[in-house]
Amino acid sequence: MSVQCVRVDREAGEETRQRLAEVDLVEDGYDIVVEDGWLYIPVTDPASVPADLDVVARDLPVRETQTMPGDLVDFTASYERIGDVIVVDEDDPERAAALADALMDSDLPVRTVLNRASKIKGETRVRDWEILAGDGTEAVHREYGCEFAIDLAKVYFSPRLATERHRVVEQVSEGERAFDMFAGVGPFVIPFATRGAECVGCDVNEAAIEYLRENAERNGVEDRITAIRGDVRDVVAGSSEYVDWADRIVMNLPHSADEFLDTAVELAGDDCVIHYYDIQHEDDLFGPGERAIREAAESEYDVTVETRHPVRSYAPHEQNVVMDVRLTR
Ligand SMILES: C[S@@+](CC[C@H](N)C(=O)[O-])C[C@H]1O[C@@H](n2cnc3c(N)ncnc32)[C@H](O)[C@@H]1O
Repeated sequence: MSVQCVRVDREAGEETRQRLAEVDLVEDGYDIVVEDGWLYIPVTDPASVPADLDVVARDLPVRETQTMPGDLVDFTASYERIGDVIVVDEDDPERAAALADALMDSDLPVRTVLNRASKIKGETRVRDWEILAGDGTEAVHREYGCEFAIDLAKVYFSPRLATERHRVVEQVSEGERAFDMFAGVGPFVIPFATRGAECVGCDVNEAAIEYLRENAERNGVEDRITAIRGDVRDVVAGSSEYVDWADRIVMNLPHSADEFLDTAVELAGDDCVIHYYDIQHEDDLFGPGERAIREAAESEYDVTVETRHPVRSYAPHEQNVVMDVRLTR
C-alpha cells in the first residue's frame, strides 16, 4: 500500500529515523525499506515533517507487529504507540515490569506504559488495562495532521488503522455530507471536516462523544461536526433529519456492521459511498458483506462494489477487510 515516507540517503538513515522518532512521527505499522541507496521511513503526519526532509509516497510492506527498538532487543513483545503512551501485550508479570522499566529508560518519548488486561469487549469496544509505569490512560495522538485526545480506558482507538483511514479521507471532497455511524473519538470525521465536509458522528459511548467534541475543537472543525450520543439505529429512526442525507457513510464496527445496514440505507442519499468494515474467514473475505449489503439496498439502489481489500490480519485465517460500496438511484 502507498504510504507517505521520508526519503533520505542511506548514510543519514538512522540519524533521521531517530530525529523523526523523537517527535513521534515514525509510522510503526510499516517496514522501513532500503532501495538504491535511499532509506524510506514511513511517517504518521507528513505535514509535520521538518521542511529540510523530502516526503514521497511509495509502497511499503505492512508490519504485523512492532519489535522493540535497539536497546530493548531482549524483549520480543510487540507494542503500539498512542501519543506518549506505549501499549504492550505481555502475560508474564516479571517480564511486563522489566519491559516497562526498559521502555521508561529508553530514548522513546514515553509517559505511560500500559499492558493489555482483557480483550476488546462489549458494545463500546474498550479493553481493561494494567498501568505498568507512568500515570493515567489518557493520550494525545497525532495522525496525518490531526490531533486526537483519547482515554484508552474509556474509548476505543487503534493507531494501526491510520493508513486505512487516510485512504478514505483522501476520497472526501469539500461540501459533501458524511455520516460516521460508529464514530469513536473522531478519527474519520475530523479529517473529513478538515477537507470541508459536513459531518455527523454518532456513538453509543458517552465518553467517545465527549472526546469527539473536544477533538473537533482541537482541530478547529467544530462548526462542521455534529456529535450525537446514542444507538445509531435509534438516532436515525427517531428523527427524519438525516434520512436520505449522506453522500458518504463509514461503518467501522466489524463484527456486527451487517445488523446496521438497514439504518445505513435510510441514511444514504441518491449517490452514496459506504465504507464497510468486516471481519471474515480467509475462505470468503468479501462474500458475506457484499451479500448483506445487496440484500439491504438492492430494492432501492444500484449497488457497485468499487474497492475491496484486507486491512490487517485479525486472527489466524481471519482478516479485517473493507469494501467501498456505491449506492445510486
Ligand atoms: C470499532 S470502534 C470504531 C471507532 C472509530 N470509528 C475508529 O475507527 O476508531 C466502534 C465504535 O462503535 C460504537 N458503537 C457500538 N455500537 C454502537 C451503536 N449501536 N450505535 C452507535 N455506536 C455504536 C462503540 O462505542 C465504538 O466507539
